[in-house]
Amino acid sequence: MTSTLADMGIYAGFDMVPRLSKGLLYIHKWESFIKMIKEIYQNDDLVEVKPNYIVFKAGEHPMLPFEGHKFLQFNSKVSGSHANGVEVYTRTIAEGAKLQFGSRIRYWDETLDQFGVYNWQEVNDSFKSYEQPDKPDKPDKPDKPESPTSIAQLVFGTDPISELDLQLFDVQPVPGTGRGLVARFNIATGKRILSEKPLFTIPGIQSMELYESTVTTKLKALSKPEQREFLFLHNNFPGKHPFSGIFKTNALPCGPGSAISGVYPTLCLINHSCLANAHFSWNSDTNCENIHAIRAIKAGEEITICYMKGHSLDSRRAYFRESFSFSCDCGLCSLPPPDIQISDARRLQIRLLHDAVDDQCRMINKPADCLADCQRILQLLKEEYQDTAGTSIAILYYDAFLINITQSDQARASVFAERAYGSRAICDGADSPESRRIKGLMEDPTNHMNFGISKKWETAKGQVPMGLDTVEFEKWLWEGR
Ligand SMILES: C[S@@+](CC[C@H](N)C(=O)[O-])C[C@H]1O[C@@H](n2cnc3c(N)ncnc32)[C@H](O)[C@@H]1O
Repeated sequence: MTSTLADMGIYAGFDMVPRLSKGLLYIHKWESFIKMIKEIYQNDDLVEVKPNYIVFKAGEHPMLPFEGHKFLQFNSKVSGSHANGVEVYTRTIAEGAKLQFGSRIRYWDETLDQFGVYNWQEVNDSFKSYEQPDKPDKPDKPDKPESPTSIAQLVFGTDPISELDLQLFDVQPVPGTGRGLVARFNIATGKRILSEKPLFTIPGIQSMELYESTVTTKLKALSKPEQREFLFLHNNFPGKHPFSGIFKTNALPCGPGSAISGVYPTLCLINHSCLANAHFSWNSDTNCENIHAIRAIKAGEEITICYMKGHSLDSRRAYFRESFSFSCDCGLCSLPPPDIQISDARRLQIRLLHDAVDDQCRMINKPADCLADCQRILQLLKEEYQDTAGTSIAILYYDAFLINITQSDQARASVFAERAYGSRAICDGADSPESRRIKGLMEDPTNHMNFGISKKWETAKGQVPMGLDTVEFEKWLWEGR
């Protein structure tokens, strides 16, 4: 059994901060990590696979448990005669863990005055827990309440409802909007609520006559039940062109800015809110439109998406009148006029700051100004949207990644990429092509074409500092030059 940090000596190791939840995603990630470690050390006599953990017979015999949520720290005394190369194990394993878990892995080395974040008692208790595998949960155990303070838990925590594959919503009449989708259960942030293939798609069409005939042709090709599903959808434009009216009322673009749109039997029943609690995104790998919760949704609450992120109340009103024939009275649109003015001004400021950040020349020549703008946008997004900013946050973190990788700062770029990935996975799912692309950059930021344009802020990926508290870490990330 491994010694504890209470023993005398100089130690080095790495921590998992925060520790992993028991969610399926992290179970799979930890399993892949353990598999990789087993492969690396399969012919190493000093590495022994026990029933519940792997032990490295060097230094203090550090261990890796098979259940990732138990893992807090990998540590060993690196001084003394029996260290036996334990430092090399520690560094190699930390690198492998970083590949899977990014900046959650904090390497520390007491010879450099760096220390682990957990106290010896916590670490020692975690070591003891390795011996005993968890008992399976009793079937009658109630669901754990959600903790809104832990996004990671909300996104990746255990989820019995999804394991039973229950439908998360009911279709119900919603006052003032026709039908809508209402949550049957509490739904955690990042949860996939619905995934649907389109009944059919059509490209952007100019004239109404052509539009009507194209929709009619597609409709005729559907099965009878599918035709009924289409005809069951709402039509805000009855009259001469009934089928294209239904299409126009309900169609969603197949990806941001796509000229192709599709209609869906259930997804098209979701109403709009300017402060929506869910996000729609097209997955071009699966050819499905997905709906994810972008904040925790309570049972009984209506599930809403944002049809269009207008900059001002007037522009949103004009768009909804023109495109959908409705007037939005969501929480934002029904604010008193002085608050509307503040919201409009904030949205305008966000747009102007985004334009400034997107200026490539400025990104290269004035990176600190661009990063300060990003930090300001983040603050404005939080004020404007509270916890419903969704993809705007993912885009913002991605911009901050771009600024840093353009200056060859791999350390900060990898942290921003990790944040962009986390936000993107909440909105689009971890399986979306964009989430996977950003995850690749998080693992190796040098793969971005902007890497090396400037060397002004050059750092290595491993230079993310260890052992800082949140305030210090944010200061290092945004301003630490
Ligand atoms: C895609 S459908 C949504 C489902 C629709 N409620 C139904 O009953 O089939 C879009 C239409 O729903 C209504 N709607 C959606 N969001 C609304 C909102 N925030 N306020 C008022 N009506 C809304 C409008 O009639 C809009 O054209």
